[in-house]
Amino acid sequence: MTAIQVSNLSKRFGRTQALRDVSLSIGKGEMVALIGASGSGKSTLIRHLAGLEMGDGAASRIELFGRVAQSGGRLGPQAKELRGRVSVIFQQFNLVGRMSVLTNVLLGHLGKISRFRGTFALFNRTEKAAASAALERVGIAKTARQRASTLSGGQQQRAAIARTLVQRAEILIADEPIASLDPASARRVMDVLADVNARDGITVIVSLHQVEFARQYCPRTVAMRDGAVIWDGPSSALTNAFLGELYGASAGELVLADGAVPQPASATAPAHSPKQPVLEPA
Ligand SMILES: Nc1ncnc2c1ncn2[C@@H]1O[C@H](COP(=O)(O)OP(=O)(O)OP(=O)(O)O)[C@@H](O)[C@H]1O
Repeated sequence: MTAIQVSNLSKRFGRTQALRDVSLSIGKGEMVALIGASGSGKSTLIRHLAGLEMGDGAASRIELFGRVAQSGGRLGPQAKELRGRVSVIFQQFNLVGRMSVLTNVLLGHLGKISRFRGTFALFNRTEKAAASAALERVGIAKTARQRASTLSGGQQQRAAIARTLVQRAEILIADEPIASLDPASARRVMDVLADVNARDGITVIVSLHQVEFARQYCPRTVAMRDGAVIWDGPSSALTNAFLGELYGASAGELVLADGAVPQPASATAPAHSPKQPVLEPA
């Protein structure tokens, strides 16, 4: 079943053509990397998928689970309900810093409980148990009572993923979730994304600057340049030479900063098996 169908999506901001006729189909349960140099349109595409922006022109269209989320610059009739099935995680500012980690995760229940209970944060025992279990899943149960502002960057991302689990979102879109993390923390976040994809069947789209992570974790990569999709295929094909062909001088932005040279996936034992994720403790 198709989870996301993007057709002829274009978007202009002033003189910048941020998206150019993007068409893309993502199946339910896929884990897809979105790569591209700075300014290539990744965040703009993600914001459209999240229902935060409207595409330009009559042809721009996005369907989620076969239903129209937006078409021709207008929201579809079921757009609000569809939005509840999607969770978006940004590079930062995902949590309310002054609230506890547990309360932040409990916020995933909003939209499924009454406005009164939501306003006064009146969560029942079952809902609290679900939030605690989600924190356990992402390996940060010990932080439940801490203020969210005290978490490390990687822990914050994992708490946001726990909230996605509580929300029971079916699509998780993560916009550069590991951009400001050290390699070990980045791997933990990617492990958790791979785990919710493999065990919960959540469709995951993750935008990344470092192609090495795309190769290790995502079977499929969509590559963008100047607002257009310039390549869509198996991540194992993304050798440095091929990136050089796709991006020319800006290919350097997409490989590991420490100069490590990614090898084709077929040439090395996989560093990670998405089917058997290993979650390290916090
Ligand atoms: N709200 C906006 N107003 C004006 N220009 C915008 C707006 N949002 C995005 N743009 C422009 O659209 C282009 C695509 O930006 P976008 O943020 O989607 O790129 P990106 O690939 O996510 O980049 P990065 O990797 O740096 O986050 C850029 O030229 C950006 O300056």
